[in-house]
Amino acid sequence: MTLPDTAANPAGADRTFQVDLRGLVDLLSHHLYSSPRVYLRELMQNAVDALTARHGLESAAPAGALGIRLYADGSVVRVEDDGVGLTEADVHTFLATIGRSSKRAERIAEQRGDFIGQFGIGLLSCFLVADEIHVLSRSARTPDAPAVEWRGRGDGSYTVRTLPASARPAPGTTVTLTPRADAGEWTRPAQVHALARHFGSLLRHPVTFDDGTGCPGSPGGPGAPGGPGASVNPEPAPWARTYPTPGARSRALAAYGEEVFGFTPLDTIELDLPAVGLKGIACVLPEAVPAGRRHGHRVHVKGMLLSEQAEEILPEWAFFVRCVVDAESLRPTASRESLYEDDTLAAVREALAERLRAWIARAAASDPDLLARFLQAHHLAVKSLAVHDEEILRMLLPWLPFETTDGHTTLDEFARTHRTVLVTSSVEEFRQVAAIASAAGLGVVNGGYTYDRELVHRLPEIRPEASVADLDPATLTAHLDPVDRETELAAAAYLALARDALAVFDCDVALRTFQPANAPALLVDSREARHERTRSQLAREQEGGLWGDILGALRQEAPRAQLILNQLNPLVRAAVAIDEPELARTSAEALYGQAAMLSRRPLRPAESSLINRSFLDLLAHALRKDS
Ligand SMILES: Nc1ncnc2c1ncn2[C@@H]1O[C@H](COP(=O)(O)OP(=O)(O)OP(=O)(O)O)[C@@H](O)[C@H]1O
Repeated sequence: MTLPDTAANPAGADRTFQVDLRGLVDLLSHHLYSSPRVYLRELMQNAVDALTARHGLESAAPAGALGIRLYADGSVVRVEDDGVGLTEADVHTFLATIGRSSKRAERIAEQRGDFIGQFGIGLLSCFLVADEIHVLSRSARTPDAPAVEWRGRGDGSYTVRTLPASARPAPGTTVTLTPRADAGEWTRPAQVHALARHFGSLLRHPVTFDDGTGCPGSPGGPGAPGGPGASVNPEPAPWARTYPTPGARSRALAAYGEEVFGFTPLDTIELDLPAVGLKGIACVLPEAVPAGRRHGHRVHVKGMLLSEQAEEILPEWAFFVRCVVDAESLRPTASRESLYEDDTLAAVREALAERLRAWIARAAASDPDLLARFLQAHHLAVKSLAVHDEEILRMLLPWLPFETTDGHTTLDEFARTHRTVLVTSSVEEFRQVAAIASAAGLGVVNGGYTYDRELVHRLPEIRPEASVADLDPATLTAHLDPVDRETELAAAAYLALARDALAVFDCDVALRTFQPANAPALLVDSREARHERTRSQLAREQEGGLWGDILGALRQEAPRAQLILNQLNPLVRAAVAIDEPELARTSAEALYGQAAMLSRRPLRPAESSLINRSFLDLLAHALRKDS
């Protein structure tokens, strides 16, 4: 934008930015604040900061003597405090200058940590619900200064005038909003009361609410606004109260967790980090939460609720708890809805994580019932934790459940019955081999789920007598009994035919005896082998081209799949004796198809059509035989 040269603005002279307040308010409402309701939080927060500043000034003032009074009667919303107040000069410097904050000023820089605000924009949130902000203030720092009145309007204009001291006899500030017609949802008395309780229930200064009806109402839910002077925060935070017994304390904390989060915690962990003035509770969820549907934590700063969805205060693995904490020295971002990522926050996160670890350690050492209930709900979270945390691994690995050939069991128990613990690298491989491996006396753990294989391999770190090995198809095949020479020779022709029929799938065919006898065939095939074969096939198809060269260069000796026919199975015995080549071929294809389906891996199109074809051929054969 170019301003015309005038006498007041000669060419080359420094000029001052103009601010389009409407544009700024629009920006705040759409991009910074989650809802217009935050106007009340900002007003209450300014009142709290003003009270903090006044206590700094008059340290002798009794804690409960100065407070905050809210009023909403449907036509105005008023927030009045007994805080430090403002002089006329303060009003010009701080209220009327966007982005300027007394809480950042040089002389009190060392105190900045005492205040919630710091950015100098919070008051603008009032324009989300009103066109005009009216402030009447009297300074406690300069007691003989007159009262000052400021009217700021959404179009960017404002007026200031001084009034006789009698207009506001005591120090403090009153902010009055006349809500716009479209803001009724956020400014009706019941809503203001509900919002005040929502944001301010843990504030340490007395806060009252008056709906102007003159009758003392119950300070209950949104439908029942309080009468004159109903307390918004009648009791201190539950962790700051005293209780007759430790049991009464833990019941009260659990009840608070339930009230705040809506679930009965499996256990409630008290949090206390004196270095940052943090207190609160972590509620252990009674059920697992899918990682993608995680809920954040409730974070209060100096009592004021900043965020209900803060995720930053705990590491990702801690998704089995939800916390409500109140901290003195965490820094909110400008939106107040999340926390500033600084060293303090990192230290808080680490210290809280430590607290959760200690809780797990205590449960493992002295409360097996609690541990069992905890692991039943959260073993996945614990597994993710144990992978990176030596201590948790040592404490909990023996207790964690795994899917094994003996069913769902703990590793400790499994290792006691199997000298060598075999582990598969995919769920699919486990499904393929489980029945046969257990019949062959092998102990196999399904290592296909996230973290499981890695964790099983770490078992010898805590149980040195246990040995762990990967189970590959070759290991399993080696455990199946070969057939005698005579049987092998008798089946040679059939096996050759079957190998030929299945060559398109890069599949070898062997004859063995294994239990259970009712399993006709086993298809052993690892995922890596399948990928390797797909790559080789692509390289063959692209022969000569750029991709063919690249894929060819990557090609390794592909491990072949193996169809192992079970000599103990009557169907297989009958099949190897078929002397009709076409039927023998079809039977080999059908056995392959059935074994592929049993492996529960997705079938390739060629395999589906093979199953289809062999089924129809067998049907046709059966019908021909009958007719
Ligand atoms: N109730 C009050 N009592 C005394 N001073 C106040 C009050 N409300 C606002 N002020 C003054 O107005 C300034 C601007 O307030 P505003 O809410 O816009 O920003 P802030 O609180 O400083 O920072 P933030 O944007 O982080 O909230 C404050 O720094 C303070 O000096």
